[in-house]
Amino acid sequence: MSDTPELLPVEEARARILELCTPLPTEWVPGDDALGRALAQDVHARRTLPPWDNSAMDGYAVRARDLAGPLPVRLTVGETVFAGRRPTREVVSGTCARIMTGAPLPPGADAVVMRERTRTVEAAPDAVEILEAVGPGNFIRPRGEDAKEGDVLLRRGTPLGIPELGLLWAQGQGTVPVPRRPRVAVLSTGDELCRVDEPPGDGIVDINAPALALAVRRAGGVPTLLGIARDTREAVQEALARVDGFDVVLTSAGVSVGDHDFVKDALEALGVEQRFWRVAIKPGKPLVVGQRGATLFMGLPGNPTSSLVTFELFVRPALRRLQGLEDVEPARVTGRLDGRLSKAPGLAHFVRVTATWRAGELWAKPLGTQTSGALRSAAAATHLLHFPRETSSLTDGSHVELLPLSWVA
Ligand SMILES: Nc1nc2c(c(=O)[nH]1)N[C@H]1C(S)=C(S)[C@@H](COP(=O)(O)OP(=O)(O)OC[C@H]3O[C@@H](n4cnc5c(N)ncnc54)[C@H](O)[C@@H]3O)O[C@H]1N2
Ligand code: MOO
Ligand SMILES: [Mg+2]
Repeated sequence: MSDTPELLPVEEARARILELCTPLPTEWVPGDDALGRALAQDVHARRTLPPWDNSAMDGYAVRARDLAGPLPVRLTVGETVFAGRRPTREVVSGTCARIMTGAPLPPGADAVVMRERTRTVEAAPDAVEILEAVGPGNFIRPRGEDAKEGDVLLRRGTPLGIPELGLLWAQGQGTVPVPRRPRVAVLSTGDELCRVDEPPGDGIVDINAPALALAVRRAGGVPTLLGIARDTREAVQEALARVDGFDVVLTSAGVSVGDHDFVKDALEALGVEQRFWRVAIKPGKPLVVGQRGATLFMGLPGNPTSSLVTFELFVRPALRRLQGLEDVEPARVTGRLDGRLSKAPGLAHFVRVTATWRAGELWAKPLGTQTSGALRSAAAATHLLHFPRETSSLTDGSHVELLPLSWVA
């Protein structure tokens, strides 16, 4: 039995957050700004592609029946057809056309023989000897094999990778309908914090806001830094009152049970409905999530690694869902533990590891200091190892679930 039964399991916390996220309104953007985003509507083919039967090889366009007799077969070469030109003559029995890759197939021809399977004839410069028999359709790319006008080419929700954009460009479609990018406000809280361009004295440099802003951008959102709010109820409330027009508001720190942890109070005072507080994970336990109108508020814990890990586990999936992507769960791969781990039951741990391939398996080695304030192990990590909530030890070589990190270079 867990000693912390009131804490939400990580999967349930993520599911509750995703329930609050629906795709944002559609905008039309140039293809290169659509990379990694999801299509907001089905796209139908406007063109049949390829537009005509064409050659897949440099060679000779032939009538397959002409090659039925003993080899080699000598054929008279009519014309040469290049990509970008149209054939002008029919290929009749006993003749062929030289043809280049991508050139339209001349009428009468029903197959292509690649050049390497032919031989020129010195005594007969207008002829070619075909060295192999081929069937109809050989090395022909038929009209419409990639798209037929009216086909659903790509469905709504499809993530736009590079070939997907190629498909759209091939259709002559230069702009693409996608949900607009989420606008994300990022606020740091804490009396001890200063900006990186200020002399720190014995203060702490605000890492979270600039780091979260980069993570937001990498996840497809548009970050706006709201600066640093001091640790008073009024200051936090005042900073959070300026968030009209944002889809998501991220704060860091001030969400635990300390005397100066005011984020939850400030959210309540501003009419934000709290959806949950505290998840059964380490790092990242004190995460608080709320909603007001269409704006999602996520109060991340102050420790820099906790804020980055909660970003990976909860914020990134939310930002991706707002962008219309359907498959937003963090990626997972199976690996083997290189070493041993133990902990008390009650919290799932997300352990910073470096994972490397050895003998066909991904071996995960836990990094040094794993406290939530330590960033060096976050910097060296390639994956988070999921050490399940109720498990208290993992032996050397155990099969483990690994989450590839989006923050690695
Ligand atoms: N009695 C308890 N104490 C704590 C608990 C608990 O359950 N009971 N939870 C611990 C956990 S877990 C975490 S995580 C932290 C979360 O604390 P807060 O979110 O309230 O954050 P702060 O207390 O304000 O700061 C924590 C730590 O992080 C540093 N920090 C904050 N903001 C930044 C920033 N922008 N850049 C760099 N570093 C930052 C801050 O200086 C503190 O060192 O609470 C535990 N306590
Ligand atoms: O959850 Mo806290 O992030 O463990 O230190
Ligand atoms: Mg605190």
